[in-house]
Amino acid sequence: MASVSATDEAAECPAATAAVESIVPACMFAPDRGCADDAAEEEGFEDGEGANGESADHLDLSSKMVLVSPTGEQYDSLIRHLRERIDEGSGETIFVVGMGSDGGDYGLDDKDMDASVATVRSLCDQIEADLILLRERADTGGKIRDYLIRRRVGELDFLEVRVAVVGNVDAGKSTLLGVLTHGELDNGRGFARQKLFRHKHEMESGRTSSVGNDILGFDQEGQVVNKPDSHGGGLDWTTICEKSSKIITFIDLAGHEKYLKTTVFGMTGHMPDFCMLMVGSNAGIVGMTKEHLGLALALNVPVFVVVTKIDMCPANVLQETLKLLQRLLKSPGCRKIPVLVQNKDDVIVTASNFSSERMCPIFQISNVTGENMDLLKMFLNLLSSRTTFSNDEPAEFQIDDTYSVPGVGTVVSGTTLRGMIRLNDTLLLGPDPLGIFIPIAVKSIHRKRMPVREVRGGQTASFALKKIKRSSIRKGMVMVSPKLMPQATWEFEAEILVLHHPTTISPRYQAMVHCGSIRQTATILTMNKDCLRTGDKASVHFRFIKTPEYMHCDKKLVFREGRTKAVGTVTKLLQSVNTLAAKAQQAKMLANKKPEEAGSTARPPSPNSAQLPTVAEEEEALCKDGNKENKLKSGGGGRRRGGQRHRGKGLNAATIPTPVAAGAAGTA
Ligand SMILES: Nc1nc2c(ncn2[C@@H]2O[C@H](COP(=O)(O)OP(=O)(O)OP(=O)(O)O)[C@@H](O)[C@H]2O)c(=O)[nH]1
Repeated sequence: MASVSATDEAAECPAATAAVESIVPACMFAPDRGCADDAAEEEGFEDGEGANGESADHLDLSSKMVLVSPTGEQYDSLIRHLRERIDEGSGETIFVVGMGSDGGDYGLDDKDMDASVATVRSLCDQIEADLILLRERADTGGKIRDYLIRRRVGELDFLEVRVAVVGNVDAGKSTLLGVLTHGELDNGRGFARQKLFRHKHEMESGRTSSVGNDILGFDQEGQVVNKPDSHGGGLDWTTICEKSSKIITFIDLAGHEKYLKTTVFGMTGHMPDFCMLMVGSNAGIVGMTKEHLGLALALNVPVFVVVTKIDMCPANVLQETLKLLQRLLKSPGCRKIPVLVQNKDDVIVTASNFSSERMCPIFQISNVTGENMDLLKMFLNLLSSRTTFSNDEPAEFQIDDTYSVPGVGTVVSGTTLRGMIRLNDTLLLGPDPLGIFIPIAVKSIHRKRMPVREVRGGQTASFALKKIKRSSIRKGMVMVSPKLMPQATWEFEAEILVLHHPTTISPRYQAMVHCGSIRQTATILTMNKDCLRTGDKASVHFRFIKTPEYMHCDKKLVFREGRTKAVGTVTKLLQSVNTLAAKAQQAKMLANKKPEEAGSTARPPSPNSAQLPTVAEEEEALCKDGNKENKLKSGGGGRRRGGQRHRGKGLNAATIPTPVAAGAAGTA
């Protein structure tokens, strides 16, 4: 069935299309990925660049002819700008040839286009980047071309983008990931998803229950690297990583309500750059769709929507789903600009403006016929990580999983939040229940199951650790450079906004706090209001009930119990575990280490350092982890007390932030 080209809703809101078109300015560089929220600011010019495209250093780069034969100064300035754009775009940017911002007509004749492209190629060589043609179009003055410029990475390196996959049960999440990562279409009866399930009960029920990771690699030409399995086995991640210049890691989150805790953990702890919200076209906006969308909005993660099963959906039902979807996205609680993606042009425009967080591309696909899959792949290839990291900062790594791998020992996986971590570095691991951090050496490092010598900010990795039992490590712990002199915190203050609660929240209420990979019940000690209802904002004083945690101000948090949900930002750390005893013990442990171990300087890797878990071992560890999670749950004394007290009957299914809510969440 053909995808729908326009809906009544789109016609109702021409502003959506107009905004999209006006977002592409007459500027050589594609719009800034960090566009501000306000429509007035959506011109997309770079910092320091005027609306006419004139650069801050007053060299005129605004003419479309500047690339034909730039002066030496112009050339240097172009390199500088290109470098800046690539840094801002986490290693890549979209570059438009044939469009000026000086008011002249667009397009170049063949000769000028060739000369301009030669200049861009030489600029790319200077900064060691690849030039990939995305599209060519014609305008009054001739041709216009859009290029993707991507920094070259070393053989063992690749750009990394994390995409959380959410949506209701049966929306086709696992199936789409199976189709994308294994390169084979589905049969409509669960064929493609079989390759992704991690637990036996998932195979039997057809439902995802844990946080799963799948990778999709793109090479320098923007082609998918993953190839169909010849014998139906797992993917060879190492080969994919070696051949890829960009890897999309999908964080596959469960759709069923009973796994919402895991889904929230995936959204906070796995640090997604983007969120892919899946909607089954025949089922429409049901169940957890709004809940998941609300969560992504609350955490400021840009969302794109994939409507599946268009092969089996009657045209009128598909129309209705798209209409409701667009209405929901445009509602005051979301304030998004929905854009139906129907061709490559739409992909380029939406991908270049996506991080502005207002635009919400909608894809309509079939996992069975493969319709529009090429557009979705092209879009994924154009996504860039939203955060840039500096390698000079002291290292910080947050743990989101632990494994015990035979022959290797304890392995922790998680995300490097900043700095660099190298093989054999000694970091401080903690906090333990007493708030103490212990020195620990990194025995080996894996990135996407591939042995590496170092990892940088923004990269996920797993470390094999020396002399430590898995049981003494829990999710939410960190490994940080000793330079940070970490302290654990029992109590903190946060500005929160209640997205949904059936009655009222008052002091002594307990619920689960998700903050990064921290997931622990906390009690409200005090707040600056008597009680809180849906839509209320307050400054709240929390205390963890089991162990102190390593926290930061300004971190986003989700506070939830059942369908009660609040979001907020940590504003103050109150009761740090900074007792003399804890400090003395840490100092003693550091002193006992050899001097070179106490720092975080690199040492040559040992030949045996790369012994990391095999795929099978990791999968086994993941299964075990699922069991462990259940144990933790039952052991979490008092976790549900507050919630039970407040649990109301007949709660409405999902909730979306109220107008007040969304605004506050966006600016919190
Ligand atoms: N006809 C058709 N069937 C599809 C399509 N996508 C998925 N399906 C089928 O829909 C069913 C559900 O797909 P899943 O991928 O398991 O759904 P899910 O969203 O991952 O579900 P949970 O893991 O429970 O959250 C499977 O039988 C798929 O074969 C599609 O595009 N067309």
